[in-house]
Parts: sequence; structure tokens; C-alpha cells
Amino acid sequence: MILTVDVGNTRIKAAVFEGDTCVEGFVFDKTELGKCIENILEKFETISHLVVSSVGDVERQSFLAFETEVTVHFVSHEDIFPFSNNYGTPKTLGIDRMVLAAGATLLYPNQNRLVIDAGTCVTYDFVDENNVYQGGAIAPGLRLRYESLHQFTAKLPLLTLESSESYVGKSTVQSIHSGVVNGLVYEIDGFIDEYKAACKNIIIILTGGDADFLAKRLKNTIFANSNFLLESLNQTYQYKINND
Ligand SMILES: Nc1ncnc2c1ncn2[C@@H]1O[C@H](COP(=O)(O)OP(=O)(O)OP(=O)(O)O)[C@@H](O)[C@H]1O
Ligand SMILES: CC(C)(CO)[C@@H](O)C(=O)NCCC(=O)O
Ligand SMILES: [K+]
Repeated sequence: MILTVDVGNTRIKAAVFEGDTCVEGFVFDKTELGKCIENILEKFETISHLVVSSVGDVERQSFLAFETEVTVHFVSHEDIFPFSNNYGTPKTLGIDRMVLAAGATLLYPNQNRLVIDAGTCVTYDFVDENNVYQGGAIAPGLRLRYESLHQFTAKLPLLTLESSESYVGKSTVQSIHSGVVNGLVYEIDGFIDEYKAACKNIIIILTGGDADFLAKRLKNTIFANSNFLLESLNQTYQYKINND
């Protein structure tokens, strides 16, 4: 069994895999990292490998303690990835984006793939049908949009995520929800339309903490899988083991 751990910008997600099957998933705060991993390793005694991808401030050292129990692998730019990289600054490409691109490459062979990760940031990652990673986009995520409207103005309240009834906001609260929710929905639909116009054969995967909320509201019908980063981490690690 493999324990995959995704240290995001805000929180940590983990999942236990038996082969390609996810047995159980977990979400926890960074302050609970050690204890939570310990509990998972206790619950699933046959976990032999721990694979981590981190874009947060949690470093490799935080996992050293588990090396007596399991093989620990911290995904880095030096790993083998199943695509060639045409990004202008490959060393600064986020590890999460690389893992998502790798997962899309392995799970959806021989086609253009676009992965949209709606988390703290909304990232777009495009791997073409020749397995070349071409790049994408980075934008603020839903929660970040609500927080920045509040933080950088004098009058706007801090709201939490809610559906927007209409694109015409009739109050301050409705206007903020419309601007944040409809704004991001139109933005994602706009990007999808551009990619679809440019490539015929394209699969689009929507993932991240806000994937389910957003998928329902998009004009484009696309496949939402909020677990895609952890699944990709599992796939990328198996690819590494088989190709090292
Ligand atoms: N308990 C929660 N804490 C934070 N965000 C949450 C929570 N529940 C739902 N969300 C939603 O999930 C989004 C964050 O997604 P996610 O958990 O994928 O982010 P993350 O941990 O920062 O990961 P990443 O850095 O990979 O984006 C927020 O925009 C928010 O709307
Ligand atoms: C964009 C984020 C913050 C999304 O988690 C992460 O992928 C990151 O820190 N990226 C580095 C910049 C880049 O990907 O070009
Ligand atoms: K993200």
C-alpha cells in the first residue's frame, strides 16, 4: 500500500492506495501533520511507501521521522516525469502542477489534456498529444477572491462561499457573490472555450477543493475529480519505480 500526501497552500490531503484503488482519503491541517500520518500508518499496517508532493512550507525534514517505518519519497523537479517540459522556467514550475500534468499524461494517453485545479489558486496545465507540457495559467481561487476583496478595500465584508442566484447582484453581499462565483465560472468557461477551439481532441479534468462546486455551474460539461492530485501522485510514483 502507498500513502500519498499532498501538502497544499492551505491544508494537507492524503490518501491510501492499494494498486490504482483509493482505499481512504484524509484532510487535515498543517499543525496536525505528524500525528495524522502516524495514525494513518497505524491504521494501515501494510503501507510500505509514503509519497509527498509539497507546494507549502512543509519541507522534506518533516517526514524523516517516518523513514524507520516506510520508504519516504518527496517528489522533486529531479524526478522522472512522463512528459517533456516546454515551460520557460521549468525549475519554478509548481510541483503540484507537475504531478497533475504527469497524472493526466499517464491516465489519458495520446490526447491533449488540460488540468484545471481549483484550490487556493486556480491553475491550468496543458499537456499536448505529443506528451509535451506547454504551460497554462495561475489565478486566484474562490476563497482568495473573497479574502482579497475584504482585505484590500475599506468597506467590503468578508464572505464565505455561496451560490450566486443571478449575475445581477442586488445588494453588496449579492454583488460580491456574483463577482466571485460567476466571475470564476465565466473565466473557467472562457479558458475551456479557447482550448477547445485550438485543439479538437482534448480531455479536460477539473480538480481541487472547489471542483464539485464549480463543475455544476460551468456551461461546459466537464469531468470533476477532486481526488485527481492524489491519484496522480500515486500514478507518478508507480511510473518512477518502473522507470528508475
Ligand atoms: N476546510 C476548508 N479549508 C480551506 N478550503 C476549503 C475548505 N473546505 C472547502 N474549501 C475550498 O477549497 C478551496 C481550497 O482548495 P484545496 O483544499 O484544494 O486548496 P489547498 O489545500 O490550498 O491546495 P492547493 O494548494 O493544492 O490548491 C478553497 O477555495 C475553499 O473554497
Ligand atoms: C501556483 C501554485 C501556488 C498552485 O498551488 C504552485 O503551483 C506554485 O507555487 N507554482 C510555482 C509557479 C509556477 O508554477 O510557475
Ligand atoms: K491549486
